[in-house]
Amino acid sequence: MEKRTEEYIIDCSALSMRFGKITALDNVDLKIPYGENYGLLGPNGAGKTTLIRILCGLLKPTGGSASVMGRRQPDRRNNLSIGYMTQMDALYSDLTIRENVRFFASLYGQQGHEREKCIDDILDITRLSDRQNSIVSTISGGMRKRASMACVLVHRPKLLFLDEPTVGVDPQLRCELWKYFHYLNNEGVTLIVSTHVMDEAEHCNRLAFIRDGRKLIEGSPAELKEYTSCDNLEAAFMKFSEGGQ
Ligand SMILES: Nc1ncnc2c1ncn2[C@@H]1O[C@H](COP(=O)(O)OP(=O)(O)OP(=O)(O)O)[C@@H](O)[C@H]1O
Repeated sequence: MEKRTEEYIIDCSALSMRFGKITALDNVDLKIPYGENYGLLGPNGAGKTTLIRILCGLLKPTGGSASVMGRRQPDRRNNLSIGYMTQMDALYSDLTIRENVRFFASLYGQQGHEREKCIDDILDITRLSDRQNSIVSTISGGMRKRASMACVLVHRPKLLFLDEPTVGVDPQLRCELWKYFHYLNNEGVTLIVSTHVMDEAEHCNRLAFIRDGRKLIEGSPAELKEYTSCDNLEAAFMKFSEGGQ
C-alpha cells in the first residue's frame, strides 16, 4: 500500500484562475483533511465548478497551486483515485445500464473478472441490479441519477467530487442519495460537494462560503450560523452572498 505522508487530501495555496478578463478564482487557500465531508457553498458563478475542475486536473490554474493527495495538479497519477459527478448525466442513451458502467470501468483500466465483480457490487449498492439490462433511454430520471453514480464509483475512488448532486431530484431520491454519500464517507471516501442548496450543505461537516472567486469563510454549519447570527444556513448564506459580511 502507498504510504501517505501528507495530512491533507487537498491543499491549495493562493490558487487563482482567470479566463481572459474574468477572475473565476482569486487567491484561494484551502486545506481539506482526508475523510472529510466538505461543502463548497456559493451563488451561481462563484467559482465552485472551476475549483473542482482544477482539483480534478481538468484545468490548469493561472496562479498558485493545488495539490491533491500530495501531488500538484494536474497529475495523471491522481486520476484513478478521483471520481467526479458533474451536474449533467454522462450516460449513453442507447446502451444498457450495465454496458454504461462497464464502459467507465474499462476507461479506468479495470478488466476481466475483477471488473465484472466491481460492476456487480456497484449495481447492487445503487439498487440497479434488477434493471441492469434496461436501455438507458427507457429508464426514469431517478434511475439515470443512480446509474450516473454507478459509473462514477465503479473504480472505487478515494476522493469524490459531487457537483450539485441532488438538484432536480425528488425528496425521496435526495434522501436516498445522501444516505449513500454518508455510507461512502463512513467507508473513508473524502467527499467534496458543490452546492447552493441549503439542504445539501447541512449534510456536510464543514463548509466554505465562496463568492466572486474568493473563499469568504469556512466552518461547520453550526459555526457559520453562529458567526452570522442567523438561525439557518439559508439566511447565513444570503448575508454572505449579498456582501453583508
Ligand atoms: N471556460 C470558461 N471560459 C470563460 N469563463 C468561464 C469559464 N468557466 C467558467 N467561467 C466563468 O468563471 C466564473 C465562475 O464560474 P463557475 O462555473 O466556476 O461558477 P459556479 O460557482 O460553479 O457557478 P454555478 O453554481 O452556476 O455552476 C463565471 O463568471 C463563469 O462565467
